[in-house]
Amino acid sequence: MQCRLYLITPPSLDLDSFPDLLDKTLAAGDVACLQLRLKQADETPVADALILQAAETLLPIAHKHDVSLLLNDRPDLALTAGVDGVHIGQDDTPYAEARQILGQDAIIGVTCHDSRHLAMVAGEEGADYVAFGAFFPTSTKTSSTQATPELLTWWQETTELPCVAIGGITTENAPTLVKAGADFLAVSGGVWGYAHGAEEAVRAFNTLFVSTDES
Ligand SMILES: Cc1ncc(COP(=O)(O)OP(=O)(O)O)c(N)n1
Ligand SMILES: Cc1nc(C(=O)O)sc1CCOP(=O)(O)O
Ligand SMILES: [Mg+2]
Repeated sequence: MQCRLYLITPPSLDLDSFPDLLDKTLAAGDVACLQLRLKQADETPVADALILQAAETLLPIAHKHDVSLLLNDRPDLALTAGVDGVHIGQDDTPYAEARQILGQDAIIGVTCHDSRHLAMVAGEEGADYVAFGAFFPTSTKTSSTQATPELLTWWQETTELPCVAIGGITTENAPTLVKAGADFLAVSGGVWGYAHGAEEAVRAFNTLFVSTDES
């Protein structure tokens, strides 16, 4: 399976201008899914109403481009917003409760940091993907763990369940993770902060997915 881009919104966004930017960015190339991840500057959650307003605004844009929309942290709000699923971390709603809230058809991903054990547990519980990170330095989140590409290769040799790599991923360092076996690369700053713009970032990631896959 060729690696695909998993896009994460900037931690804060302007709902007047961001929808148009998102529409153009998703039109630029293949994006598997978009995670709506709104955080205050200190990574605390933003108000529920703002999250729901953003989800309501971004959902039709994501689906226009056949992109699944996942909500970060909150399965309860994901249900209310009618999005495609949720991503939960080790300090968020437990997987079993998230699945009970959202049902079998929802996409539920779980943060597993650099832990083989956490990933095996998430997989056995029924998660749709596991996420390993952080692979590289990132200013988007204070990440306490450092994952290595060998973890991705081990996962590919162990199970069919998809794995997502996250943390400081750019078009420069992505090939290492693609070669190691990442099914998805979750990226925020590497797209929204790309020097030539987000649309060009999506094109560049998809070009490297093809070229790395063929090498
Ligand atoms: C795809 C993906 N992987 C990891 C995370 C981090 O989740 P979490 O540890 O819950 O931290 P916050 O994102 O909630 O700050 C993620 N969001 N997405
Ligand atoms: C949201 C998140 N989780 C991480 C983890 O290690 O679990 S790293 C991270 C930040 C991802 O944004 P960027 O692509 O800008 O580094
Ligand atoms: Mg979380």
